[in-house]
Amino acid sequence: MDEQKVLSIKGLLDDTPEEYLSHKEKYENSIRKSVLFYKTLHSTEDENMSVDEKTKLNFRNIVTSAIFKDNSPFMLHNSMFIPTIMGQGTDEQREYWMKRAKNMEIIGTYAQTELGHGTFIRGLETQATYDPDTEEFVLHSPVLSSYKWWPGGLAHTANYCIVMARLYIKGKSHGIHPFMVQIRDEETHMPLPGIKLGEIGAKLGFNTVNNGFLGFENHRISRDRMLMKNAQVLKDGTFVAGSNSKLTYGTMVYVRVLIVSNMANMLAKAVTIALRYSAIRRQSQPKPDEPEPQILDYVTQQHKLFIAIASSHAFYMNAMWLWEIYYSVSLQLASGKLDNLPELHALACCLKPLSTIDATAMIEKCRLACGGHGYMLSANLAQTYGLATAAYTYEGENTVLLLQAARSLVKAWVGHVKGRPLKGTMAYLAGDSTVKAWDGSIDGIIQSFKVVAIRKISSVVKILQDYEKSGLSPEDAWNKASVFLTAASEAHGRAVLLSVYKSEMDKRAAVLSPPLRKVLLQLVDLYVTYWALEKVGDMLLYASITDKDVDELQRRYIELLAAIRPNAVGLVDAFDFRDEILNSTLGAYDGRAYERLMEEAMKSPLNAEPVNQTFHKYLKPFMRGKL
Ligand SMILES: CCCCCCCCCC/C=C\CCCCCCC/C=C/C(=O)SCCNC(=O)CCNC(=O)[C@H](O)C(C)(C)COP(=O)(O)OP(=O)(O)OC[C@H]1O[C@@H](n2cnc3c(N)ncnc32)[C@H](O)[C@@H]1OP(=O)(O)O
Ligand SMILES: Cc1cc2nc3c(=O)[nH]c(=O)nc-3n(C[C@H](O)[C@H](O)[C@H](O)COP(=O)(O)OP(=O)(O)OC[C@H]3O[C@@H](n4cnc5c(N)ncnc54)[C@H](O)[C@@H]3O)c2cc1C
Repeated sequence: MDEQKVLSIKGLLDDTPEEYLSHKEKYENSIRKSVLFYKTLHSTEDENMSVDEKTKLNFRNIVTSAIFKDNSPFMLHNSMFIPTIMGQGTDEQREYWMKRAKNMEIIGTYAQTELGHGTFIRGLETQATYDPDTEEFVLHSPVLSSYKWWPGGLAHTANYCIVMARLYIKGKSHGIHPFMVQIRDEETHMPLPGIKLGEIGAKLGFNTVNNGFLGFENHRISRDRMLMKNAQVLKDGTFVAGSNSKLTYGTMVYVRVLIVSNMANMLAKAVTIALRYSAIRRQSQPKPDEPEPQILDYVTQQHKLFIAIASSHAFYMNAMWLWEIYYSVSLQLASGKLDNLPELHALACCLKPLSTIDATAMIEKCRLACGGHGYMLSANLAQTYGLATAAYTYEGENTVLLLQAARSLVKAWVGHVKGRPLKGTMAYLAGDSTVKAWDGSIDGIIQSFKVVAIRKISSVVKILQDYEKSGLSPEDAWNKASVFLTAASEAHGRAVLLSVYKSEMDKRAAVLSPPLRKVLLQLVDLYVTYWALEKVGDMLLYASITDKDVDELQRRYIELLAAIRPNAVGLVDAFDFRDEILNSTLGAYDGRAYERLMEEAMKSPLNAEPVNQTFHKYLKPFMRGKL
């Protein structure tokens, strides 16, 4: 999909900055732009697409959807509604619903979270009770806490949604299943009878995504509206369970994989803005007889920003690698082979949290690196932060996902100790966890991160076992050790991020020109060295690094910053964001930040007149003591 084509759409770009629109106007403006965008996008995810084409389409969608400072009310249609039909629908259901959804004849969302439950899916309270007499499901929200709450586009945009509800047949619960539910009349857009809809209110970000609430009052849908690929309800009410109840969680795994690439993109956007601004901004005079230097020449500024470039590359490489795994596991699931699903789940439960934690922190650092102008909404750093930080929470809150990964790591380690073979991304846990002497090479440092993970996993397993020996239940032991369980998952995630970034770059290095290879491998070196210094405590404890080695690492890090400096602007230009996508007074390609700041300032409604009417109404009488 050609960005130029999208950006040439008349009226797509805002003449009135979103910042000066009301909450309601922001939404209405975003709908206007979304419709224009889709008219041009016409993007369809064809199941016959190769992994590469599908990945590129999603990545392009992510990039181009960035023209919405706060994202689009159509976001869930693309990122969850369609993938759920694809992953949870029977062939007939896919045939019917995919056509309507891809052609935008209907707009959907994914309604799982409720006022009372987000993390604990098995605690969801929305009921879907099967009535064999009418061959219908009766959807009902028994209490306020069972109202669906959060789904994007749910409030006023979507007319259909996937509802994740607890299935009851003859009074027996059969767990959570997906249901296709029409929520608004296709002609009038009025909520259907028995359906309550509304918006949840203003948020830190995502204020144009139209997150809403949904309550059911005994609303009936036909039996064929349960998506029945993984489990079925026959006409007489017989329940046919799926091969694995977690297959209904499949869309969440897909989105967690997508989020890793989205973080690569978000971080690339923020560091492009901050680094370009740092190249034009001059400040202070360390050398009395010389002009004020570019702030990009301060090593502290390089320390803040260059890791963000390297991290965006690392997330992108890991995202592409994870996507290949997701795609091959999806094909295996389609043929009933489930044994690689747990590893995919564990990987997603590590990489989604780590990429969102790092991206959120580094985007904030990009804002802080731009001084006062970084604090302007026209810089588009705060909004980028708002979008990124949401991903810490949505699609599985990070702490909860790291604990999920810990479940798999503990199982793998206990199995290993009993002689069971380890496989895939956990195979390294069987490696030697004693480091004789520090090896400061890139591969040596990555190996040290693996040793740290092995040691943290084995020691937290020991803590769990000691707690259970002392009489604690497995659940209480787990909770008591949970801080160090998440630390073990983080260590595993770091080891994966580092080794995949390095190995994926090594694969590509052979086809790169020598100058490009040199620069990109400098970023790999910077990334590995940065994290070794960030985690120096772990290195001292588990990887026999000495203070002399640390000193060497610090000097190497400083040299790497200096080596990257000449190519820094070129590296962010290579992300190739158009000004309209960056949507930032500080990040424009021409570097005219001051002129753009002034242009944007003059768009403030307050600048329409020299004296605001409150002077005569309030200030003057107040200052004259007459109020
Ligand atoms: C016009 C412009 C438009 C432009 C177009 C845009 C295009 C797209 C742009 C995209 C941009 C960005 C990309 C992303 C954007 C997406 C936005 C999304 C918005 C947010 C949506 C949501 O948040 S949806 C709701 C998400 N909610 C969650 O994730 C809930 C988290 N909770 C859980 O997953 C489960 O409750 C939990 C796993 C925590 C526990 O489950 P439970 O059933 O209790 O299971 P356990 O008892 O813990 O474990 C039992 C065993 O099951 C295994 N298991 C658990 N989960 C899974 C799984 N998913 N897959 C496989 N296996 C699983 C677990 O490992 C246990 O196994 P064991 O062997 O017994 O250990
Ligand atoms: C911007 C945004 C968009 C969203 N869009 C959608 C959407 O389109 N569709 C949808 O269905 N949902 C959506 N959500 C909801 C999102 O999925 C939930 O917010 C998320 O799953 C977390 O659940 P919760 O909010 O109930 O928090 P909780 O689960 O209540 O978590 C609150 C705190 O408790 C902790 N906690 C919870 N359980 C455990 C545990 N077992 N162990 C340790 N700590 C625990 C968490 O770590 C967290 O710190 C969205 C959320 C946001 C912020």
